[in-house]
Amino acid sequence: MDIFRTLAGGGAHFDKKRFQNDLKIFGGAADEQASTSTSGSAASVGKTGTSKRKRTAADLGTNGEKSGSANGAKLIVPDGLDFFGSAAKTKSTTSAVEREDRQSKKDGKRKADEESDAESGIDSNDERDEISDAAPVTKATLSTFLKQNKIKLKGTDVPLPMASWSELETRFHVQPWLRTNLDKWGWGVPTAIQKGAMPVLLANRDLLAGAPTGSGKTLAFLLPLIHHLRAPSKKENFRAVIVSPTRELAQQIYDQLRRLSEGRNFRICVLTKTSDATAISKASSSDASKRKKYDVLITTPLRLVHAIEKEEVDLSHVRHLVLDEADRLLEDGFLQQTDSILAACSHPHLRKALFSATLPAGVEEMAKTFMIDECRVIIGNKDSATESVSQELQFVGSEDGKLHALRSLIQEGGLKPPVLLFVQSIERAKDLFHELVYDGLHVDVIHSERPKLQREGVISAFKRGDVWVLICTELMARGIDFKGVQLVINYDFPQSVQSYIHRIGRTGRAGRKGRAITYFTKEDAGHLKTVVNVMRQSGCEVPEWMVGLKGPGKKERKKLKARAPERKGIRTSAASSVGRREANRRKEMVAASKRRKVEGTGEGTPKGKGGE
Ligand SMILES: Nc1ncnc2c1ncn2[C@@H]1O[C@H](COP(=O)(O)OP(=O)(O)OP(=O)(O)O)[C@@H](O)[C@H]1O
Repeated sequence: MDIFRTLAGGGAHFDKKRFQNDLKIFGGAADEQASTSTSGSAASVGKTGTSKRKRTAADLGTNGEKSGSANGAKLIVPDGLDFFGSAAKTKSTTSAVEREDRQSKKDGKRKADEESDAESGIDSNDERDEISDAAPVTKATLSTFLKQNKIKLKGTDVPLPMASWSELETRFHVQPWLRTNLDKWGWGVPTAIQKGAMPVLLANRDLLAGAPTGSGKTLAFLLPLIHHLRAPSKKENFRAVIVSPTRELAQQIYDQLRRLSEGRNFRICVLTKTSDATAISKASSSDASKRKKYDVLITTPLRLVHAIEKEEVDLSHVRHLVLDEADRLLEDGFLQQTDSILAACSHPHLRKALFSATLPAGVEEMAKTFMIDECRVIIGNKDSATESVSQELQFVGSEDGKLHALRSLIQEGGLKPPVLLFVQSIERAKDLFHELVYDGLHVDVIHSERPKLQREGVISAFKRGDVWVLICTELMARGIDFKGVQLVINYDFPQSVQSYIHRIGRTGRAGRKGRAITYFTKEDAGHLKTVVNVMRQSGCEVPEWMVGLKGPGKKERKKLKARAPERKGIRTSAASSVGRREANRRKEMVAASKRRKVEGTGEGTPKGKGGE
């Protein structure tokens, strides 16, 4: 299988003919997809943290591949990661190594399971070996089902989880067309979070939900929401509100909601900083006869708060409020806005649902202050990275070492597109872009200073495969679903453990495998332990000396989160390799091409500073 087929399997399209020269940059690009996981050790001295999972995946590749992709591309899904049931239909032959691996994992997880039982109030003595994944859950099979699906439940009278989509109709009386749309869009089997969280929301209970990145949380809140709305309404405005921290994520939620509700004319309004003002003015027109009614409002917090303050929106009919990336929305910076939104949603029967891959204890405490008799559904270990990503830490010495490491990776053929490259600031994103654009990569950059149209253009280009390496800031760290991303590079060390988990979660989505490399210098060493802990928890090997490191204190963690460390600038050293004059000539060519593009399409080089 070549790289193009691999990418197409992930939803990105690559024009092989058009990029044939560029392909050479990637050396081993025609390798099997499985080689991504084994090529990990090539990069350089000082790198660590190859996943245990890699061994299992490689074994599976020869001993029992599980094929799950629609286009025939092989999808190797290690046990325990098969959120999407893609391997369920394939009979697998299990290697001795795999069996051994599984047994040791079982032993290691026993303690965690016991803790899970304690939380769920379940007696482990009713344990059974295995139950059919599709049979409806009963009180007798609950314990085994929860263990099999790594679900932890907490709360009073938490509704039993749902084992299969068929229960939507038989148990919850969900309209059949919703099931039709699930099948149509390839959401064939519910994921663990969908099994655990949907019954809670369908029963109209408040919910706090945590599940790994890329495990299907969006659908877990959208389907119950649409079920409760039943049909478009011309009587009430805004019956449901979904808040997301970025407009890219808001747009993505909108796209998924459109698919899920296909064939029904739900009126959905996306309201972001720069979104079409007419949408909201139509909704708030003083002439009631002209007022347009929306069923669902998907919004970023700031834009909604402005609309509330200007009395452009009336949220008194809202029955369902979803905070996606809830921990971010309850952090300083967004907290005040989230508070205002909560206050404006004044309906006495308002139901609240909070979702995230990370839910720090402080956030949970805060959530409890405004939720009523809530249920808590957690998949796997709380605040952990998705296990489908093989994580590596690479010591690069100094800031300059990062560029060397990156270029070595390119030369070794380890930079398999599409790649997301995270840096800590807009300034650094721009600098790195100007550096890499001369390396012949199809590279672009996205951050909050780029106008909406440009941001949309970059995302489409990345999805199409026209952009191979996308340099980004924290803006893209959460929620964004690029299925085909092969590699995430933390060029700059993340400022919090949550940031690390969300950033690397842009790869390894929907049960696919992914790879994440985090560069660190000695300046970052004090914060290494936080990442090491996440790596160990998700089954990655880390050297003993790292395990023994002291973690940063609370004060220091707070300091890092509040302010990115000062870093030496990313120097333009392209001049040394291709010659300064040549570099300038190419720079001008790129600038001219961008100017032409701006004239033609409204896209171009970003200007200004600040933001994510
Ligand atoms: N039941 C399902 N079967 C197959 N694919 C699914 C299913 N549910 C969701 N997906 C797909 O999985 C991908 C990831 O889902 P989603 O974006 O909701 O993840 P998430 O858990 O919200 O991740 P993040 O924490 O990064 O926001 C999406 O492409 C979605 O369409």
